Amino acid sequence: MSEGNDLKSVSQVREFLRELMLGREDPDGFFCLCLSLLGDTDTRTHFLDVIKPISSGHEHLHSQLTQIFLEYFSKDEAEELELALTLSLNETKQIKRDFRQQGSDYHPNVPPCYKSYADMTTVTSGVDQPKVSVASKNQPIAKCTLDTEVHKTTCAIKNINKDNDDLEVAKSTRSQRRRLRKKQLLSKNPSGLRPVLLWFRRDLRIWDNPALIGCLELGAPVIPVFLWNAVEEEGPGVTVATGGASKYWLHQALVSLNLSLEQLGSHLVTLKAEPSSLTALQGLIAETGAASVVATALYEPWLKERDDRVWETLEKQGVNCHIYHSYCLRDPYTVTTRGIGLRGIGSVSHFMSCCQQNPASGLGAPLDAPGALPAPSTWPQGCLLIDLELARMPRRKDGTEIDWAMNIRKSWDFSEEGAQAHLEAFLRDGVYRYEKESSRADAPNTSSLSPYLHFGQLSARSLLCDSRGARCRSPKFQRKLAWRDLAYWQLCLFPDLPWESLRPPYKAMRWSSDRVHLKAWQRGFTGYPLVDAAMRQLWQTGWMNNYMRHVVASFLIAYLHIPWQEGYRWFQDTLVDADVAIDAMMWQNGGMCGLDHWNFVMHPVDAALTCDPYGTYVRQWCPELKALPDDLIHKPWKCPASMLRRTGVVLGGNYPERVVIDLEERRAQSLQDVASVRRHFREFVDQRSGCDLVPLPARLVQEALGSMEEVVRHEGTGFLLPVITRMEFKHHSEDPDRTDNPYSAVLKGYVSRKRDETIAFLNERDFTASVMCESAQRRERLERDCCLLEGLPHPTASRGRARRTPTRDTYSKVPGGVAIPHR
Ligand SMILES: Cc1cc2nc3c(=O)[nH]c(=O)nc-3n(C[C@H](O)[C@H](O)[C@H](O)COP(=O)(O)OP(=O)(O)OC[C@H]3O[C@@H](n4cnc5c(N)ncnc54)[C@H](O)[C@@H]3O)c2cc1C
Repeated sequence: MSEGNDLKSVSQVREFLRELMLGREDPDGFFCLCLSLLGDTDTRTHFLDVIKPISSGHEHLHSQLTQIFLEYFSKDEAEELELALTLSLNETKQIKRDFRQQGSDYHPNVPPCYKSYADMTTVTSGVDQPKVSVASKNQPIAKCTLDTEVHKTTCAIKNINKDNDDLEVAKSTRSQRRRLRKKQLLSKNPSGLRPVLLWFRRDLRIWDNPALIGCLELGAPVIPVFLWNAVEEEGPGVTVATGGASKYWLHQALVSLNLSLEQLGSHLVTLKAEPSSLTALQGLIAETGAASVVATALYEPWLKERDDRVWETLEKQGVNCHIYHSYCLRDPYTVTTRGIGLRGIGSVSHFMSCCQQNPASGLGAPLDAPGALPAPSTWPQGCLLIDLELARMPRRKDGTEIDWAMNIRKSWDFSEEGAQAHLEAFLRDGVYRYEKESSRADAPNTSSLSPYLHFGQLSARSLLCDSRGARCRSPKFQRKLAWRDLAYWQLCLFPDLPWESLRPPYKAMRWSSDRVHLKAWQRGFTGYPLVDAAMRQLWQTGWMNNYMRHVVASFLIAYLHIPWQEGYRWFQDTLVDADVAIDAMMWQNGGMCGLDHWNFVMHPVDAALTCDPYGTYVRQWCPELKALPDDLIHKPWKCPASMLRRTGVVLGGNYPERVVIDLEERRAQSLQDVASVRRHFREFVDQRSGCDLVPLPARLVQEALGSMEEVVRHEGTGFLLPVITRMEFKHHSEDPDRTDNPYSAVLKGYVSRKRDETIAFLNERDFTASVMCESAQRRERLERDCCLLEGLPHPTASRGRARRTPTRDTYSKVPGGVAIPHR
């Protein structure tokens, strides 16, 4: 150290001494700072001189510091380790100082560059954002004994002023810091504190894991555990929460998490949680003497209920519980419709408006992975991961194993690094095509990140952050993360979402129970190549893109008339990204029972014009058809017999005949059935607008009490809300005899893409208009009330005001629907 620097450092130490005397610094921290600023040798030489001025007047503090000094320098071993501790502590202190110097309100949870979910909605909607409060999303929501001053250090570390040459820590690279910390932390239980149980459930990653960092900040040895109880996962209804493919992924993800933990000097303890997770945790606490349990929150209502019970019981028993939010961008239990109303509920635009209107805490910046995890002196007994039977394969009669996951294994890298690689590849390449070409099945134009997001191997926050950093703007992609949050919000509002149709009349529809049709659909043997290709891709790899999910869902519902629950359960069993919230929301919508009717039906042949115009996708998954020409590959039944012979295709032989032939008739039948139940259950149809009515859950009723005009109160059925309803249904109910329904929802590939976009635009416009109309009404009400208070005459109703649509127009009240002139 040069002399100039030397003096500067000593004067900095003096400055910190003042902080210490003012109680803004603690003795350990102060000593660590000295070590960092002066170095080992100079601290040894100068420290006692530096603290001399406080020897009279602050005797206790002085003796504490002397004690720390003597203890430190009497150690003849592991000096490097101590230095490591010094550096990591110093990072925290340094951050505090930087914030003070910037004159900002120091809040360790919120680095200056924090981004909010609201920012994301700005990107997508272009609407000005309200200011976002600074409390971090990563703050524990349960009781927390942590000193918040040091909370989320790692996050803030990212923002250390790198130009500060005085501090070694600022010079050290991320890997150096990790190495140093590792050395320090690997010493067995340096703090002598009781261990902390890090309960992994779904955020199976070490990067950007606030629970993991929260554990480190407790300063105690960490015991990472994974508990498995299939009954608790499943919840009260038929959710198929972890089907075969998803369980297989879970097994692999745990293998990979364990490897990552081993690199941190730790490992994952796995355990069958029998009879319950609570008893398993209690057993672990008794076995290890753990004082705290740390986890990230889950949002499925039945898991949240279980967790609440667990936290309550453990806290009563004196165990500290720390829960962090990290799985969604928004904690779904905090999103309300206040200030927005209920009109348009179920659409992502409405959801995003609710988020904007009720801004939550900032998202914070993604956290680094730690360099190491302090290990306990003794590890609890667990069981082998294999004993959880997540990846158990069935056996044939002869005892050999049926390895149905072979292709899934070949298709995916199940690790956190795999997630990162997918993300990087997408941001490098696919994101450029995402905006316009995400529906293509024959090219990897979407991110394929869904299984990683589902198991939390990638955090939604870091995905959002990284996608913002991409060279190409991707609002459509970022909006998908809002869809994901919307699904969790809906599941919280409607816990029955995975098994109970939200629109009661549709339950009574004439649904088919044809098992042969269902099986043909499941296995990819319907005789419609596009549907079959998608279902085979699903079977073999556990995944298909969003457009193809729409195609196969439309086919099952509109053409095979099979209820949506069958599709949902099959997806839950076969998708590697099976996600109760998203899957249920999408199948409810596709099955005509959700909050947001799809205003389209995918035609199993014409849809190929958009997603597989050259038949490449069908050739990959239905190789028996590969020699057919492009223009006939999606309709082999149209091929002349000679062509079939030449290309080796035998319909009803190596490729199935179509399970249903007259698609138009099937669709017409479906439409009739809908009209019939809507007629029969008139109490669930709003007679003014023609929209379906959905019974409201208590939470929404409470929120809506201020603006009840949106809600219909019905004798016996409670509160009902008019919701987005497919145009063709409303038209058909009004004019059942007309055969050429102008709102026919069937999409015809490219031909109807324009129309699709127009409908989406009109939906959006109508929604905005209705929101504007609402606020005008609110203003009028306010004016009326003011006049009343001041004893003035009522202002006349603004009858002459130009309205966007005539009041008599039955469609004008459609929440999010398309407004058309009354015929
Ligand atoms: C009938 C049906 C069932 C579905 N079931 C599931 C499911 O079980 N699990 C699942 O993750 N997705 C489901 N989806 C949504 C969507 O199809 C997948 O998320 C998407 O295909 C995954 O591919 P990707 O990661 O390349 O998506 P991208 O388009 O790259 O999107 C990025 C991420 O955004 C989220 N996302 C995308 N689309 C949606 C959406 N519509 N709703 C909510 N989140 C979305 C996903 O987490 C996805 O990984 C379903 C869609 C339909 C039509």
